[in-house]
Amino acid sequence: MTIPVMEIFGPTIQGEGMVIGRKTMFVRTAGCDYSCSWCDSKFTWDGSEKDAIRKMEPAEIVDALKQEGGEHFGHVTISGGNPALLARLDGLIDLLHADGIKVALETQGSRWQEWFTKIDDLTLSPKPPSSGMKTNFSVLDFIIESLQLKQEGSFSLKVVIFDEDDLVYAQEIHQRYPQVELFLQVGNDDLETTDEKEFLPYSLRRYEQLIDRVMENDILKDVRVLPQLHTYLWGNKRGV
Ligand SMILES: C[S@@+](CC[C@H](N)C(=O)[O-])C[C@H]1O[C@@H](n2cnc3c(N)ncnc32)[C@H](O)[C@@H]1O
Ligand SMILES: Nc1nc2[nH]cc(C(=O)O)c2c(=O)[nH]1
Ligand code: SF4
Ligand SMILES: [Mg+2]
Repeated sequence: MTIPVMEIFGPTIQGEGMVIGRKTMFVRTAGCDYSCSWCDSKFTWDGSEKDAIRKMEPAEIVDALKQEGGEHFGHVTISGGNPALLARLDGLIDLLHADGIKVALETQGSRWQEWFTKIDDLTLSPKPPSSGMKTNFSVLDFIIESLQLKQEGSFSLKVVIFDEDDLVYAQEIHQRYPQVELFLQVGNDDLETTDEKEFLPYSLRRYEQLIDRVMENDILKDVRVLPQLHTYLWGNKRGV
């Protein structure tokens, strides 16, 4: 069973969410059922790089990870695109686990897969109104109920915030799933710039603005507010 792979890179730090700062490798799969207006990984689904997609067996992916990262990693993050479109991703997860490697996964929570229960660090990132996408709450409810039944591994919610409507959406999420750790992440609205000197102060200002809005919020009490740490170091660069 092959997996459509767009890129494999690392080791680097996980720049976002529940395991921010952790040394990890990345496997980015191709294809998404969403088309978020501000997606920073559009090349995984907009057809612009379809020739770069490699259909790989799980063992080939593990080989490629070792080629890139040598023996000096113990954690792999699977992102995309939406890796939850792949019914048979458990082959790769099992192979990595057999090697003592922990597995994280990023998905928007639009599809359930049985193998979600095997993921060590699962991030569900439902999309706020600014994305132009609509959350199917019956699917997200089912995913979260199913994950709450399992004993091993952990999962969290991460909502990207661009504007006030997004904050209202984050409130709804927090009130609907009060038991689940919620991370609020600054939206990056400048995906084109390569001017890292301008980008860092600009990103810091946006992070501070989000912090200000959350600090005065009566509903968003038990949350964490994070930037995309990798963009502070490497801007919009790919494969880092
Ligand atoms: C590229 S997505 C791939 C995984 C999955 N499709 C998802 O959206 O969760 C990985 C993470 O990047 C976030 N992201 C995408 N574009 C972003 C942007 N412009 N600013 C901040 N975060 C962004 C997504 O919300 C998601 O949490
Ligand atoms: N360093 C780093 N951290 C990340 N966290 C989530 C990423 C993603 O694109 O899914 C990402 C990424 O592309 N790079
Ligand atoms: S769900 Fe994720 S990969 Fe898909 S378009 Fe949105 S941000 Fe991009
Ligand atoms: Mg990214």
